[in-house]
Amino acid sequence: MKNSPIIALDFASAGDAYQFLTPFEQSLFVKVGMELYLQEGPSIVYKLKEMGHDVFLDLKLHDIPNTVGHAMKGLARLGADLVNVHAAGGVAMMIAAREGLDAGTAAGSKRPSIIAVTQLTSTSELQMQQEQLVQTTIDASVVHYAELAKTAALDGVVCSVLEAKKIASVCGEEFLRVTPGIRLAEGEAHDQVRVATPANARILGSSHIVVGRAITKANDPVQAYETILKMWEENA
Ligand SMILES: O=C(O)c1cc(=O)[nH]c(=O)n1[C@@H]1O[C@H](COP(=O)(O)O)[C@@H](O)[C@H]1O
Repeated sequence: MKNSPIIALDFASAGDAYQFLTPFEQSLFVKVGMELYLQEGPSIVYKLKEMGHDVFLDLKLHDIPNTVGHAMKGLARLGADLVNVHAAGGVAMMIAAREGLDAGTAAGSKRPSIIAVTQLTSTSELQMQQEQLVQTTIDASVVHYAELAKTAALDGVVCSVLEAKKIASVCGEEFLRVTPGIRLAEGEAHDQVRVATPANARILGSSHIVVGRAITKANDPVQAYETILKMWEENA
């Protein structure tokens, strides 16, 4: 799995995604989320893999263990490099997800890595406390979810940059900290709350960054990607 910034292909159709990718000359790490996948289905994953890109299939599964386990068994056949679930589904659900992936991965192939979403980067501490009735800090909640994901033998979590270092110290350096909510200093936060720059992400312990609109909505997406890649690599 590459370590370059993961570009969120949050587009309404495969045509829009391919048009966006055309000026890029290198092989990328891209993310297919629910917007694109629910329109295009498995073919978008096959095509992006054929084009030579690494694929994070971000469907954030969250259901009873039996359902998620069987869904993951099917998803394993698509060839994505990374998939995810919501940690709030619980340890039994996360174990079922990982076992489903194991069962669906063809002999001799590598099973996709699997990570758990902790608290969404669009969630603030106050919102978490008032809406989820979680009476702790957001850091404590995120680290707790990371420990549950580790207990279920997942490969890591999705978290914000702000919790990445603590998770590395509790769960180990090899435990993935995939961090969305990335903004260039002068950029807008949009609907994100827990945000950071690519440079701070590296300094504060992210293992991977996910970047959508700062690249996809830029006037020159290739240049925006190169700028973010440089900020990410320079601070390694
Ligand atoms: O799982 C994710 O990728 C994810 C988790 C999370 O907590 N926050 C979050 O923003 N994401 C995804 O990361 C991407 C961020 O997009 P931008 O805010 O445009 O950079 C979107 O595709 C989100 O679906």
